[in-house]
Amino acid sequence: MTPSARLSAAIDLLTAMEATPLRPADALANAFFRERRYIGGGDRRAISARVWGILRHWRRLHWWIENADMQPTPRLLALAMMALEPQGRENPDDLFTGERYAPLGLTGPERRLYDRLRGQDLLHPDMPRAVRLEVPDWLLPRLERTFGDALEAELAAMEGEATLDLRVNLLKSDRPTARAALGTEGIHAVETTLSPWGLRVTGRLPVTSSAAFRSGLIEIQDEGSQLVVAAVGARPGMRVLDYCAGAAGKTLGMAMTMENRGHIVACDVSEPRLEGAVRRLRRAGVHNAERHLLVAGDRWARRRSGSFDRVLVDAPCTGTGTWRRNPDARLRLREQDLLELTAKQAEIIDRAAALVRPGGRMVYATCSVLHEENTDQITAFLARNPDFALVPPDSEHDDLPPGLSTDGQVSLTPRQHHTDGFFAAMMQRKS
Ligand SMILES: C[S@@+](CC[C@H](N)C(=O)[O-])C[C@H]1O[C@@H](n2cnc3c(N)ncnc32)[C@H](O)[C@@H]1O
Repeated sequence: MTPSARLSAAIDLLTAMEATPLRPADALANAFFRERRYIGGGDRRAISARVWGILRHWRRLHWWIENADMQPTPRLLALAMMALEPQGRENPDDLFTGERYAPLGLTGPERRLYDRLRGQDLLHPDMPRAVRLEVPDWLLPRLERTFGDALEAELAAMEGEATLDLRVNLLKSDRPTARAALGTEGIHAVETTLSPWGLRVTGRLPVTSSAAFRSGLIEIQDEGSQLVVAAVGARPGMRVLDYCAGAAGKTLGMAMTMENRGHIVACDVSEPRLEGAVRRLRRAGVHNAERHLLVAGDRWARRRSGSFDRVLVDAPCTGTGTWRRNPDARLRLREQDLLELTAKQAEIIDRAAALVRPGGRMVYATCSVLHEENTDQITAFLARNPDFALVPPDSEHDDLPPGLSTDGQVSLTPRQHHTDGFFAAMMQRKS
């Protein structure tokens, strides 16, 4: 594809995104490229990079365009990004050519917009704080409460690109061996500093087509997510429950620390998600896991009340900790979503708590940074359930690096830990 055809495709993709604002951008992009199989890998990456660059600065670009008394459109957003881009290497006249497969040439008002914006800093002192920080207005006070004076630095880190992390599957390999195996396939990685099983890939190579991945030596899993597994401390012979297992990302990690001994149950209310676990469990060589679909009035759960040594609640959440991966998620998030999610989290944690045996432990985790979903949720749970208490970490019961948790709670952020944003609270049932 020519550079202008790539630009044209990026504008088409942004138009498709605007038409379905509630659909996650990555799902939409996958569908967009599936319908256009003629777009090759390199072109796809270039188109996505442009679109994701625009999504990362969505509110700022809107502000600039509206400030020029124009109505933001995908075409204007692409043009404004070109003008405001710090490197500013593209000349719009080379791209908006009107030739075959290229966007139409610039109109007079568009050219004036470009000239007005060119060389300006993306951030303007007159921008409202929520625009400057690229967050919805309603969310700003909540983020201020979470991060206080560190808000701007934390959000800046959440604007960066996410790393590609792998968890080495100790059921089949060890860190040096898996790293060497990847190296022979040209995939270079360094050991993560916090997770004892992690590798961080340097570069963007297709890990999922490597032999190391296909044979189950590694799983793709953010280091923060690995640390949630570490917080559970599932050990060989235990009875372990992954209450919101999804496609078993953390079940796989816990089966690994259990050395495939004992029993682990992966539960979820979503059948398709649990279905997605089958292949992953097989590839990882996990033999001690069972899947269970939770349904209303679940008798299965009632019969197992008070019977698990470890229960992980990886609760559905706003995903504010994963904005590096999904910059569009911050734009889609509504206050109503947060209210519904916090109510659901409280219900789930209560249900899951009933399954913990006396003396057993429960870990509540989210990939959110908001206090409402994290510490507030735990404070309210402990007030409702005085038989539970937060427990400090100790190497006998978990695999966390020393000093990572405070009062039985771990809060990870991209700025401080170079992971996705994660929260985990470790609690013990007294009686
Ligand atoms: C954060 S995701 C889990 C991710 C998964 N643990 C992993 O590591 O890949 C939250 C999961 O909670 C599930 N969920 C939603 N409502 C639930 C409920 N009432 N009970 C149990 N699981 C629920 C969702 O289907 C979703 O798979």
